[in-house]
Amino acid sequence: MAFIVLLAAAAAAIALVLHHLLSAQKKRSSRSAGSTSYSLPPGDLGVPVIGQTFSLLHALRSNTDDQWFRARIKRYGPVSKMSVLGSPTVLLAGTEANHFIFTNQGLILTQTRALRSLLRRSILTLTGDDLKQVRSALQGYLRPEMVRGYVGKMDAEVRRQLKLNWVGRSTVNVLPMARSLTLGVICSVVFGEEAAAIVDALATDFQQLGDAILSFPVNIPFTRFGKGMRSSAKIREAITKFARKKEEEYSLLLSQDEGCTTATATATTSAATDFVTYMLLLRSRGAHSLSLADIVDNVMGIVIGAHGTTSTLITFMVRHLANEPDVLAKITQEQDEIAGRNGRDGALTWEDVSSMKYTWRAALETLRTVPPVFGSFRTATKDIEYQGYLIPKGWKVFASQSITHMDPRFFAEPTKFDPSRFEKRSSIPPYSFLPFGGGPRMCPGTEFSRVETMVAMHYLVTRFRWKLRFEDEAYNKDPKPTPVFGCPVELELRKTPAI
Ligand code: HEM
Repeated sequence: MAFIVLLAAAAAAIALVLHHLLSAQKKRSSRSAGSTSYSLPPGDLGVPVIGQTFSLLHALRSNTDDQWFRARIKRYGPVSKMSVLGSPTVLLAGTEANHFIFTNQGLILTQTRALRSLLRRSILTLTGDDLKQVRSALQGYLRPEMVRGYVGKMDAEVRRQLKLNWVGRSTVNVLPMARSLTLGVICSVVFGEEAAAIVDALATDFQQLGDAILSFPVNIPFTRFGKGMRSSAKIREAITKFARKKEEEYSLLLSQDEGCTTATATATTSAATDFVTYMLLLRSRGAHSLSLADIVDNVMGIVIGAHGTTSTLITFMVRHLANEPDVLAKITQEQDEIAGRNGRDGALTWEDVSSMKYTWRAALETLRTVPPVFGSFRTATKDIEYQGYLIPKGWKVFASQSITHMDPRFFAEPTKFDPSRFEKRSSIPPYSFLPFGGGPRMCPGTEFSRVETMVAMHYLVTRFRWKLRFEDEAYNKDPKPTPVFGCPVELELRKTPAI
């Protein structure tokens, strides 16, 4: 009896919530943005709360998201409404839409609840003045002149990784090895000399944290989110210890360097400076007011932003080159010339990386065909009119990169892998190619990832040859493109290396 009463009460509560949601939806269906009245875009919001979430997640997991988006665009046009992850969302398509989503001031970057819990106050979750301070500091740390100074560290770390995980093996699973490589590279820069110890202790935790970003945010042990939260706590603890040590060293430096004239002045321009010291230095100059805990969260944000994305690029580049012998031959020629100049033991220089023009075009073509970040979400902070439709305050806006990347109007024969498309960057229409996003939240790590990828590809191409174990290995989006078996390859040392 009690059970029936409970069931009836639950049914009544659900009916009430549905009624509330539907009437709120109705109220919003026509509202004003400014002085004019606009109606909501066409489309359907599906079942309240759930909407199209499962259908889209299924499309991502089966790598059919591009078809999924195109089907909606065909049915409803380039501006349509749907509901995902519990939020009414406007799906936008086209270059104008990309421009709108990346530059409109009424839209702010949206992160999942899981990410906000995992990374707390990192650049990925901040807004307003805090964001401005962190972005400007990070852009300084990743500016091209600084990245130029990181080439030596990247070179040493890539060689160390190849010796550890590639040399002497007849098969290699590329994805986990690329993840290990990119984690090693970013940590060698942000932690300096102490990177190896941190990477060894935390590699699995960084992976678990990254895996939890799109998970359901209920903190139960053994779920993705539960594991991610435990890893996040462990990483935060280790980085806090590192940061406290750097704070002590920095106070000592300040006390010996009255007026901050000599040693501290060079630290903002030195590639040897770890990220924590760099942030402490900026704070002492009044450039930001972040606490040590905030700095730690931002170290975590950079590592997460850097390694999953670049490892996806390297993995898919290796995969493409296995299927594209002509492209591989041209890259080999370019890289052999550089290797010939340096000799077997000479490290790569900034000038070497700058001369890898064709290899970088092949990387851009990889980013076009398999963008590591599948799309961008924003939230409307006020009612906004777009192309005659209303986007109500609080709604999400979403654009997928593949919509323009695979549109034959912008890229002829879009399924063909053709690095020559990027010979003349000016021929690519603005806002059609956006693997690094755009506008004020554009990826600050673009240059870093370019140099890192070029260094990694140099050593792979000049030293090894590989064959895919599964020619057409499927991949899903989780949310990053992930080959289902990790992209295993049969590996051999090159028979006729340039050096
Ligand atoms: C191939 C490599 C990479 C790709 C494809 C990529 C892509 C992106 C994209 C698309 C965004 C913007 C998302 C949006 O606006 O919705 C972004 C943001 C970001 N990326 Fe990257 N990224 C890469 C490498 C890196 C690296 C190497 C770093 C750091 C060294 C980095 C750090 C960040 C950070 C901190 C943000 C957040 C910026 C903000 O919220 O203002 N990324 N990335």
